[in-house]
Amino acid sequence: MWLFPRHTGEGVMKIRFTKMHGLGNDFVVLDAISQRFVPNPAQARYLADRHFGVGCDQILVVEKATLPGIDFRYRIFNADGGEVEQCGNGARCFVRYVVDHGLTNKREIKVETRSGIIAPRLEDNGEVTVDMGVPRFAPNEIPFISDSDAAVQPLRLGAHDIDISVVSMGNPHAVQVVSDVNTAPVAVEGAMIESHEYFPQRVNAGFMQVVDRHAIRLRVYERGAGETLACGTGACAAVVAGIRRGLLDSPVRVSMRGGALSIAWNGPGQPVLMTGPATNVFEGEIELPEEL
Ligand SMILES: N[C@H](CCC[C@H](N)C(=O)O)C(=O)O
Repeated sequence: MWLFPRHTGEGVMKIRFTKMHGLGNDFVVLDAISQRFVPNPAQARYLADRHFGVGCDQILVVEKATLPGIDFRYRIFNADGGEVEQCGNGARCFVRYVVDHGLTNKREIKVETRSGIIAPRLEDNGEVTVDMGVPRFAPNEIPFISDSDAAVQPLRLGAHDIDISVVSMGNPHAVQVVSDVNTAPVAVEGAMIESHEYFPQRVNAGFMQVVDRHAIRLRVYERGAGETLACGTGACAAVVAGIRRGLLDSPVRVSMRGGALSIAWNGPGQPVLMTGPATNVFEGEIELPEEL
């Protein structure tokens, strides 16, 4: 049944949505298969606004796949309206959404994203495991203005240098090691790193505290959203960075302010596996101004 956005005549569209979160990283999920609506940047910002809209870190759009043998396409928009390549917490919510809404009878699906195919699987215990693909380090694949793909590189930040590990999980991450995530300058340095000139597409900034060789604490200042309570691709990038630095051994428990993920990576050329929860919050309908 085709449900188009209902134009009520008073200059608004009624849009159905589902609110979900992955460890407090929260999403507005839109089913663009049954409701022909994909937000433009201004509409995305409106939906994400925590005062005038629904409020979320990212908007996830469910679409039919365009490639053979693939089940769905998954588009991700940050709260600032920008469309991005990947979202780990969103991938877990994605598979829960399509299963709960009867869009598939599978428990493991293949999903087309801007950065390639991922394979989320809904486990019997309700958690979700996602093959997040192979991490990439070449500067042109991040993109990062550098002539090195070394595990650690200096980055000039104001008057001092910090040491970062640059990793792409389809989306760009710059991860640094700190002694205590609770006192790390996430708000100030996160914003400076996010918009650093050496990251032409901007970047997600991770702050990782090593607890032991199988456990870290992590905070992430996300590109286009600011600090979130959890970041799935950020957890993947931090574990990959820590293993490349010789500080961690797979698997690693990543504790973030919204909760913990289990991340496994067996080394270069291998995919990163992420396991964690996906939570429904509520279903709703919003009146979206048509003129946005
Ligand atoms: N802010 C990210 C997208 C969302 C990633 C995050 N929410 C996750 O769970 O991976 C970016 O601009 O690349």
